[in-house]
Amino acid sequence: MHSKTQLQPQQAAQVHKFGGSSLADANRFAAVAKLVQQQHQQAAGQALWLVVSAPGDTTDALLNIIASSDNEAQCQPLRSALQQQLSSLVQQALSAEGAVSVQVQLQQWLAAVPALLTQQRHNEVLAIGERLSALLLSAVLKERGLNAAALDARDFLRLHQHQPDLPQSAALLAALTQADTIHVVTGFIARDEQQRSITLGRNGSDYSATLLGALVHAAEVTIWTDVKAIYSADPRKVASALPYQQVSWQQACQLARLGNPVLHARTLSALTGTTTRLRVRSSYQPVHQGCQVQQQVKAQHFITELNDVTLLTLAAGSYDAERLALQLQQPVVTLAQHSDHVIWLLPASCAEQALALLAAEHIHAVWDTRRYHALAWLKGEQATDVSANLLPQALHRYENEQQLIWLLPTPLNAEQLQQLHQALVTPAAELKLVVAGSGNVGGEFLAMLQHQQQRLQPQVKLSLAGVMNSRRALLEPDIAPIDWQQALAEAASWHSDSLLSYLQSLPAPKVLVDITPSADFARLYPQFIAAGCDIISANKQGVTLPGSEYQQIKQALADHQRQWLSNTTCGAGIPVQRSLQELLSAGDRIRQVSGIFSGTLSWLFCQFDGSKPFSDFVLEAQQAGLTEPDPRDDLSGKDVQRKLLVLARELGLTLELGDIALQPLLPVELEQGSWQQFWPKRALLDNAMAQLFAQAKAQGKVLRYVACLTLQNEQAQASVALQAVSPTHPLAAIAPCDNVFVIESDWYSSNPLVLKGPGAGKQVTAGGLHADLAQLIDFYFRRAQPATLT
Ligand SMILES: NC(=O)C1=CN([C@@H]2O[C@H](COP(=O)(O)OP(=O)(O)OC[C@H]3O[C@@H](n4cnc5c(N)ncnc54)[C@H](O)[C@@H]3O)[C@@H](O)[C@H]2O)C=CC1
Ligand SMILES: N[C@@H](CC=O)C(=O)O
Repeated sequence: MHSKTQLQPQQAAQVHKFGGSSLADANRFAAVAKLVQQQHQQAAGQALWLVVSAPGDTTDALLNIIASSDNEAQCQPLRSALQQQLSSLVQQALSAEGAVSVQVQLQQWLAAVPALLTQQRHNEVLAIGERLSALLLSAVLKERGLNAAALDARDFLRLHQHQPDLPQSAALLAALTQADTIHVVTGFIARDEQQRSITLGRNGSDYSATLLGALVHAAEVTIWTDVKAIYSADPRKVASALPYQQVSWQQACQLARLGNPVLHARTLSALTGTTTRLRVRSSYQPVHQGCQVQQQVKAQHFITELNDVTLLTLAAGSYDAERLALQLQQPVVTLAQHSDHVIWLLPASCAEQALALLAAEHIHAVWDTRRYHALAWLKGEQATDVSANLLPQALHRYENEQQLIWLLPTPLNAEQLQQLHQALVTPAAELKLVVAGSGNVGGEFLAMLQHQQQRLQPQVKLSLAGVMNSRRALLEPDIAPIDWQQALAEAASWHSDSLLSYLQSLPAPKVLVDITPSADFARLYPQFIAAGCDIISANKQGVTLPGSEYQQIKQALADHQRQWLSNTTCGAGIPVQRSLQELLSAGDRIRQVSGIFSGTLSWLFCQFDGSKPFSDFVLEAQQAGLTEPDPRDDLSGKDVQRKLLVLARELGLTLELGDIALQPLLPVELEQGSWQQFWPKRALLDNAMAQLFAQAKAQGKVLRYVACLTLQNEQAQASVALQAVSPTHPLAAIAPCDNVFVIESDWYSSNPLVLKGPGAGKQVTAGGLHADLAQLIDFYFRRAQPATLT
């Protein structure tokens, strides 16, 4: 079986496998065809091979037909139901013209079923599902202008004594391969040495795909499925399961040996020793790059379960566990290896078959007939020592360097599983924080951090792993929050490259908290995100960058599955963005958001009484920590303009700053130059403000700087401007520094939703940043690490 294969190596070939759930209905066929089209465009010059499973639950339906074949009264309705189902799939997936030949072929296959059942040729009946998928997908692709051809794997895939005969298969395949064609190959089916149709068992299509990958020397095999990654635990049971983007080949094999359904041992075995890469991706969320299984990747933590297992003990060296697993097509796991005996774990349902197979080889095995539930922890890097207290109900525990397996009397419930995951997969429950900007708000954020660390200690270790300002960066993994000032003053200057390589080196999860006012710094977000950081911003520059740059950040977040929280960029600690998000996600439609968005201007217009120059009040607002680093950002109205853009983007609008009409408070000639250059010219501002104040007062009104975003017929209108309002106006009665957000929506129409409170100041802003942090912590570490699972 090891002579040279005859197919010419196609180093650039790509194999894509689509399972039954990816081909469940006509819409899914269309989605897969679109994906293939994209792959075809991207993979210019590369041969594309597709491997398909039967559509949706067709194999189950065929199995039911086979099971009822002795009873025609039962079998016939099942056949006609399937006929109807598949026929309507073809009709919906193709044009009327294109469907004709596929329908004819389908009817022929189905018409042959009764005879095949009588002749006990069950595998040929089962093959109908995959044959239909291959034929139908190739027809759908042809309708999209692609050159595609269906290929029955039984015409080339040969198994000899249950093992693939690669040389013969390659020779047969070479003769069938057509140039410039997308081959759509049936998964799951092959032929044996007697030319009989055989099936490759559950998940056999994955195996077909990797065998094909080996035959065509593919650069990559992609298994398209319904999960976007390989998770640290079953995400249906453990909500906080981590989606891994890379898993080592060794751990993928280990998971497969333990019966984890994500990849089967045979699927992996076909590519062992080849250079072909393996990737798992979601056909439902193709935007995610999925998870790559590759050699040089660090070990991750996994929890996997194997229900209803039993133990066999036999003489050491008498038989090979992997061989038995292959014969049984079930996991057989070596739990303990002693000098004279070994203990194996296997599903209870196949213990008798295993004993029979061993007996046939004159091997005596002792069967512990008790049934257990096995729970395995595959150890990642920095695995913690686990005490026996963690799972006191365990009856046995087997541990080696790579894994720890407990045998339990009953399965853990969802909550216990979640707790175990919390304890083992994210054992340190540590979140690393790098804080950029240590001024007014940054300093307060750091001052609050120590208390937060203590408060959260039982749940999560919050480690300060960096503090920086515009000049220096203190980049150490565990900085005491009380010591940062002196250490930062003595730290080295920084450069974006050194910062990025430091961020890359930090273990995840990690968050970069941007409390700078810098647009240049915000432009580095895509790189921070690629380095694995989540982002929390008080800095409004990132959220208000020109649309194309803003989209780059969003794309990086999607690519790297990271989060960006920026609730303090509008309204400081007032949860205005969160409120809008909640309304939107609940299905409300926002019609208007308006109000007072500047704490500084709110404070100034409440305090300014004409008794002294306006600029004196500006200085007071600055000293109170309300203003932007350069208060002219507040006075010009630009800060409010930015905040309105923040909310517009929160609502999904693609506005730019320039789309928001702005009436500045500051005479434009004062906007240029530095604050120091402005200061001697402040009388210009003072005079303008004194005049506006006097005019408003004469009318019995007060000044308010008002932002307004209106959405009508999908059109947005946005403006920020000074208004003189009467004392009875809803925006008149405010405390100095208050922000007011008036939200009008379908649900809040006659009586709007109003959020009101201090909208600036170091304490509320730093508090708002800690609220964002709490949200992130909640996302990562939902529960406290238990000493014992309850
Ligand atoms: N003051 C407030 O009430 C609120 C402020 N904010 C925002 O918080 C941010 C910080 O405001 P403040 O603390 O008042 O400013 P600040 O001027 O007191 O402090 C800014 C800090 O950022 C550092 N910095 C500047 N450029 C940097 C760069 N490129 N890289 C690294 N560090 C850099 C400075 O050295 C300084 O440590 C601003 O973006 C502001 O808009 C947001 C909401 C409310
Ligand atoms: N300078 C800003 C601070 C908050 O964003 C304001 O006054 O509102």
